[in-house]
Amino acid sequence: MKSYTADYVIVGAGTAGCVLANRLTEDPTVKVILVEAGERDRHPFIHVPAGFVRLLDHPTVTWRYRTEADAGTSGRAILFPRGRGLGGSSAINGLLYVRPFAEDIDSWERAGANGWNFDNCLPFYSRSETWTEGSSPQRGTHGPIQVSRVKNPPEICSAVVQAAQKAGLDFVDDPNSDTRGPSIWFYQQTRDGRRRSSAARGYLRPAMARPNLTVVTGLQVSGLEMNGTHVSGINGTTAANIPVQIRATREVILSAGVIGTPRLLEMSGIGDKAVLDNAGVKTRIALPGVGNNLQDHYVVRLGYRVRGAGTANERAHGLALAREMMRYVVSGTGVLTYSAALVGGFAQTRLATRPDVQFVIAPGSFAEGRIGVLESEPGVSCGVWQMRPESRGHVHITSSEITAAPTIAPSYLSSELDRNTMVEGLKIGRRIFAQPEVARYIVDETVPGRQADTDEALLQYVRDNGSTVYHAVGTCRMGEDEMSVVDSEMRVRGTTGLRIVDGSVMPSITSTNTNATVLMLAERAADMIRSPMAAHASSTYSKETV
Ligand SMILES: Cc1cc2nc3c(=O)[nH]c(=O)nc-3n(C[C@H](O)[C@H](O)[C@H](O)COP(=O)(O)OP(=O)(O)OC[C@H]3O[C@@H](n4cnc5c(N)ncnc54)[C@H](O)[C@@H]3O)c2cc1C
Repeated sequence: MKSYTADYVIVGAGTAGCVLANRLTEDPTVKVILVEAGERDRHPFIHVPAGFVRLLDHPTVTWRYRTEADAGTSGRAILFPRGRGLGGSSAINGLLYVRPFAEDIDSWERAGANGWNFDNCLPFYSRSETWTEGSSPQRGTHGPIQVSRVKNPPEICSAVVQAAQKAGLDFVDDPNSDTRGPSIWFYQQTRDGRRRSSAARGYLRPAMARPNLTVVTGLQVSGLEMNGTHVSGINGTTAANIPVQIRATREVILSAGVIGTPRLLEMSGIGDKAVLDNAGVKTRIALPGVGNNLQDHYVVRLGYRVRGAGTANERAHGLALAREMMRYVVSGTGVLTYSAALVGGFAQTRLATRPDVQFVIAPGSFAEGRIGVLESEPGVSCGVWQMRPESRGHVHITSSEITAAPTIAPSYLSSELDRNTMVEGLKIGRRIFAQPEVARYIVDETVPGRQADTDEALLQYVRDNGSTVYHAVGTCRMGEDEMSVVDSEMRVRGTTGLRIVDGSVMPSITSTNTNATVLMLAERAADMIRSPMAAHASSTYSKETV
């Protein structure tokens, strides 16, 4: 067995883990070991922005999770990607940088997460980014993550923006600082020139030069080392099946993500007793909230066949693709710099008093509206997702074996409000695409198709074809009540020496895409962890093999 010791052991080199590894090692007297189950971020499709669609079910850079088959989604088991490797999900995500609504974070404080309101958090959003378009009081200019505008969006995107304005949405130049009413805008991307600006690239790579940071890849953590209720380290196994133990003299920090973190707690006997009994794991600390409160955004797409306007479809095949590749290499522009979508919108259905649907509009379309391989004829798509779904699910282990996949049950569409909001959102999307500014390019609606002209037919389409938009959070909820898993400083209840810093601690899902908020959480956590650190800095690092 190999064994190591450091002040802090961070499990998971995803969005949050990379931020922490960087910020904690700014103090040269503090030794950190960052452990990651996956490998280094060498795959070229990680770095080329448009490459993300080819990685969603990749055998080495994702965990290849699937949800449970659920009657609410027509009995389908839905692909549920999570990144694996340096950068975690930030290395495979759709690059869309969208901050939450202030109200989202304010609601965390009202739900019991002390001090978690938007005003307190705003400086940490800014600290994580460099907004490449200049300064604004709300935006950061010196942070590790580069945030850029989409370069030269195709004409069809401008047509959609005009059509949306005609349909009642206001054009907003910077959706990350302007007021968030019903609006239409161009997405901003976590892109640094021609390359993805992942947490690994922005935060980890510069920190890896520091002698007080050790990054261990290919090591899957299987459990926590505990003395009573104190967590003193982690156990894991390398790809070559070598057991490894790492001791933390100060804290173990779990940043293994919305699935990985509750999974590790449960594997270690921390969780709901009934769940642990079922999996054959002895309960060490009863924490009934572990793995519950799983929330996600669920998306379906309207698809349109287009004539008279260029789209990504025809540029992503054959000779045209070769030209795009050349363009990317020479000028860093073109289809290969596109993110999951180029135009976004916030719409308000008749069921809400503030925006409740986000549109993700791309100058490209997929068969059956499901993200994957682009169709070859010109097309556009408009993804529709409810911003604050009520449906809640869970993730739990079913076995004490680390190789056994957990049960992921998001319970999409289990709330009537969620079902109705999706249907209303599709109708607003159709209204936008019926405006003359964009309708003049449209040959036909390919999915769901004009025959789907009743609420029932639209809901059936939602059930049959929807999927995750990859924003799962909340499975180790922060708060001060019995069902919360961590307190307002992200310390795991009933333990000492253990913290969770990742998307799993969000008390409720943000109205928008989640990566910006995970970056913020980790930046703020770093300050919470560091402030007592200055007083107790020690050099406890040792490396030995036994
Ligand atoms: C396909 C996809 C597209 C997305 N698109 C967007 C987008 O466009 N915009 C946006 O804002 N958000 C997007 N998101 C969401 C966003 O990327 C995530 O919310 C965010 O990255 C989560 O960060 P995290 O630190 O909580 O977890 P992750 O980044 O998932 O990191 C967890 C890390 O822990 C590691 N790990 C897990 N278990 C273990 C273990 N037992 N031992 C060792 N290591 C372990 C994992 O391999 C992983 O590297 C997307 C996500 C995905 C998956």
